[in-house]
Amino acid sequence: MGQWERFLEPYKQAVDELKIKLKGMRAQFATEIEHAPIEFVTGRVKPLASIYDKSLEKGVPFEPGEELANELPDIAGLRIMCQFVDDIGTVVESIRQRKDMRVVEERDYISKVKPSGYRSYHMIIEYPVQTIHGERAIFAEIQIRTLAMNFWASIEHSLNYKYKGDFPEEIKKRLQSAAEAAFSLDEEMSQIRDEIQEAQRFFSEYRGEQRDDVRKPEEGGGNDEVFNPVERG
Ligand SMILES: Nc1nc2c(ncn2[C@@H]2O[C@H](COP(=O)(O)OP(=O)(O)OP(=O)(O)O)[C@@H](O)[C@H]2O)c(=O)[nH]1
Ligand SMILES: Nc1ncnc2c1ncn2[C@@H]1O[C@H](COP(=O)(O)OP(=O)(O)OP(=O)(O)O)[C@@H](O)[C@H]1O
Repeated sequence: MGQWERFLEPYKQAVDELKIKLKGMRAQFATEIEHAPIEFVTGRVKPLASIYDKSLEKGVPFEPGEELANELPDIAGLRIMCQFVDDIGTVVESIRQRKDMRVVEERDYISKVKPSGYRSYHMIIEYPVQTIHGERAIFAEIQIRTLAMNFWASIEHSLNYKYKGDFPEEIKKRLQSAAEAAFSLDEEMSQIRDEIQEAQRFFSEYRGEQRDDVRKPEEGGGNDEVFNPVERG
């Protein structure tokens, strides 16, 4: 086994384990609450070519070892996609509460959007991997974003590959405005959701009142004529 393969093996293991754990979190949310905050989860080990580019950018020697591991905390990367912006906070809080990983850094690129237009919530965690040589703590990056933020970031990422980060001014502006359009979509969807939830609350309260009124005749009050016209035929 080559030295890079040996160096990257625990990262691969961490990505596999974390994918299972975060998907487990998704399944648990889905059984316990009406609206599950996690839509889907992905993960990857940073490609070697990308590790190389990043090491040049950060001025770190391109050598497998501690210095590289500390300077590039996203060699193991997970991504959690949510339907609504509010879901992100729920997911972040669940990750903070976990006992099998330790959050070492958080970056909120949602309230502090990046100049490119990029939005996401980032967490760097320390995660213990069990190896045949004992326990090894490694860093992993978890990006949490909405589907709309992900749509924008995926397209911008592929265009970035073509332009190598050096976008013509016109394209830069259009990407920034596309990012704002994606965020408006998120805000509109959140508003629609809030209104639907409010309507649902109103109807369940109204039905509750109905039930109270239907019960009332047995208690000597109310008017079931209004609420049970069909039964009374
Ligand atoms: N598509 C896209 N992804 C981004 C952008 N900015 C950050 N990201 C993603 O977020 C990850 C981490 O970005 P940052 O938190 O800025 O970290 P960094 O690139 O190491 O930058 P520094 O720590 O500031 O040197 C990147 O590896 C990308 O996956 C962006 O403008 N567009
Ligand atoms: N935390 C993550 N979880 C899941 N996938 C990711 C994560 N970070 C990046 N990716 C994806 O992995 C692929 C390759 O990653 P790469 O490391 O080259 O991207 P990057 O992290 O966005 O780049 P950069 O090194 O410039 O910061 C891309 O499709 C990217 O979108």
